Amino acid sequence: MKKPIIAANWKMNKTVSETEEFIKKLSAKDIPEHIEAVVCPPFIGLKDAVKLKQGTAIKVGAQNMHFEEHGAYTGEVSPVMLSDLQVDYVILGHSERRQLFGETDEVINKKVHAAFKYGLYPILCVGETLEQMEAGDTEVLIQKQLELGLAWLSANQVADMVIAYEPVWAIGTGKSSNPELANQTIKQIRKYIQDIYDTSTAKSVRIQYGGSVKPENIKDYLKQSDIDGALVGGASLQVESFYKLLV
Ligand SMILES: O=C(CO)COP(=O)(O)O
Repeated sequence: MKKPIIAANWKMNKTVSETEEFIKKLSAKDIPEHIEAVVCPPFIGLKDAVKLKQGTAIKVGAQNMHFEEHGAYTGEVSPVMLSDLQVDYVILGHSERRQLFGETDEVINKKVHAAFKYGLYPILCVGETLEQMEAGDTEVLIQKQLELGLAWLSANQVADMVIAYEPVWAIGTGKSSNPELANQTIKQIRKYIQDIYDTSTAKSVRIQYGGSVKPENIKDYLKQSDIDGALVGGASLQVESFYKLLV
């Protein structure tokens, strides 16, 4: 049985000491067994987060990485480094990386392959902008992001990864997508995976919704037929609020 996955994407928030405080507080709480809880701090907080969550059900993820193992890439962090830290997940292709740092689907695909090579589970983000949605381009755009982002992956790899559907217009705006509409798009994503892989892969892959998810609305998403969790920004920054998303 696949577990819904609720992941905290802290983005560029929290110092090392704030990360420590959060993980200590969260570790003292009971994480429900039917949910997978993932915390994704900035790079500098990863080592302490991994150390402090030992013996708990909490998983730790990075928010990005380079696809190369090492080399002259000033300011970058490699999959080897994350794997050495025993990080579980890595968010790849977040819309902020695509929009603010020029990441292309081709680069993101290289990162997804590098993640698997080093035993990290990718959380691949896809989603349309407001203009693309208004132009009726959502389905075509997401198919393209998936076609390029998943290129050359095996069915087993896709079955093991996480896809996060995050409409860009819903991120950090408080304008969360209508849950039925989000479910419809996630169904299309699953159907696309069924078409390029097979039914069992499409059933296994976990697909999250992301964009202004809060304790007050998370249940409306999780009760949808095809939504397997949430990728949460703002509402994941306080322990109490994040914990409410899990229970
Ligand atoms: O981008 C997001 C998670 O990756 C969503 O952010 P918010 O939950 O703050 O809208």
